[in-house]
Amino acid sequence: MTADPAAPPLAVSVGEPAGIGAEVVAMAWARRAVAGLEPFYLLADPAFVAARLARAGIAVPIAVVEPETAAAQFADALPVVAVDGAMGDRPGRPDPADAAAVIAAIETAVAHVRDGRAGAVVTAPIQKSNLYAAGFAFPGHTEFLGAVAARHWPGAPCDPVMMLAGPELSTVPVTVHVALKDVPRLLTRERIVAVGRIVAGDLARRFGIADPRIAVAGLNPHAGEDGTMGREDLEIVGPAVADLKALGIRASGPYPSDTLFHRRARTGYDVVLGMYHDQVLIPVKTIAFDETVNVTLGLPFVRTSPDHGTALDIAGRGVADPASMVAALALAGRMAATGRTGAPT
Ligand SMILES: NC(=O)C1=CN([C@@H]2O[C@H](COP(=O)(O)OP(=O)(O)OC[C@H]3O[C@@H](n4cnc5c(N)ncnc54)[C@H](O)[C@@H]3O)[C@@H](O)[C@H]2O)C=CC1
Ligand SMILES: NCC(=O)COP(=O)(O)O
Repeated sequence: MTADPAAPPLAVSVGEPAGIGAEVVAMAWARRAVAGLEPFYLLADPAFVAARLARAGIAVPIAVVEPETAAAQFADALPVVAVDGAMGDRPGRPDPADAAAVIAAIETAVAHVRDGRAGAVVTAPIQKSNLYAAGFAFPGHTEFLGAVAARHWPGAPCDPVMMLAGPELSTVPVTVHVALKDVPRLLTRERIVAVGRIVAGDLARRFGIADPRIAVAGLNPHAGEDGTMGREDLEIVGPAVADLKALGIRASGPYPSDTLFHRRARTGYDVVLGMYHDQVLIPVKTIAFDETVNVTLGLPFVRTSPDHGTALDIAGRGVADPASMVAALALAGRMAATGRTGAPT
């Protein structure tokens, strides 16, 4: 893809300072030419970024900039835009004291898109438990971004839906960061239909898949085996699939999920709608952990993220694989370009 020189850069929030976020962003910058990445800047505490890269032995120069000058610096240095608040360089040891700056980085990225200073948001992983300890009231980025978007784009549809997009498999969990025991209670016909509609609309609008085939996974073993192994597939999932079909959406199912992800089955659909997190995140991460991207559908702006988490166990050593961050930056760049031109690239 040829970068549009007039396009605003991508805004990247640094995520959990105790994790690998700053490292994989810097390593992605080092691959900018070979990966054909659009210009981006990192939202973080610059002192923290400098300390972490030095500690990790990552020889990437940084330039502290404003968003407006990031693209001009991008060829020579990793542009860093300072956020309010300090971040500590404590690899593997999250501290709630960093939470305010971590959240500020995410909020600032969205504000920059709203103001036209950035073209899309890319987020490095957050340590959810650490933010919860500091009072963060959202399960993760996905829901938080929905709330921030509703504030910045009043009246616009803001119903965030998580999709894991990989080279061979893309999946969407209908319920996300909830305990397994709560899934049956939270799974409603209406929510499955709402998610299916957003997926169909955004795959067409943002990914150029005009009439996407949506395979819907059942909740229970063997999709309930005619109601003998749980009634949710008969009473909730099946009727939701019927509703989606009635809306003209190419949905099918519910399918037993144990046979939905093998190579031959994957040729039969564009995306799987699953009923809970692990049902659909395990297969995508198993097939392509290093290339899969977490993309939020249903928002008035583009947001992508690597599929992995904070990897506290390897932070500070410069050994993390930046491939998923590279893929997230590349996808955000393509999606932002689609938004500008109306044509998938
Ligand atoms: N978008 C986000 O903000 C996400 C945040 N998380 C959060 O991350 C934290 C840790 O989650 P975990 O389940 O432990 O998953 P994780 O992905 O952080 O780590 C799982 C294993 O994969 C390895 N790993 C992860 N990314 C790697 C990379 N780029 N290169 C090499 N090895 C890598 C780690 O070292 C670890 O052994 C949790 O707080 C979780 O909520 C998890 C996924 C996404
Ligand atoms: N398991 C996916 C994940 O944790 C990403 O969540 P989010 O922070 O992107 O909402």
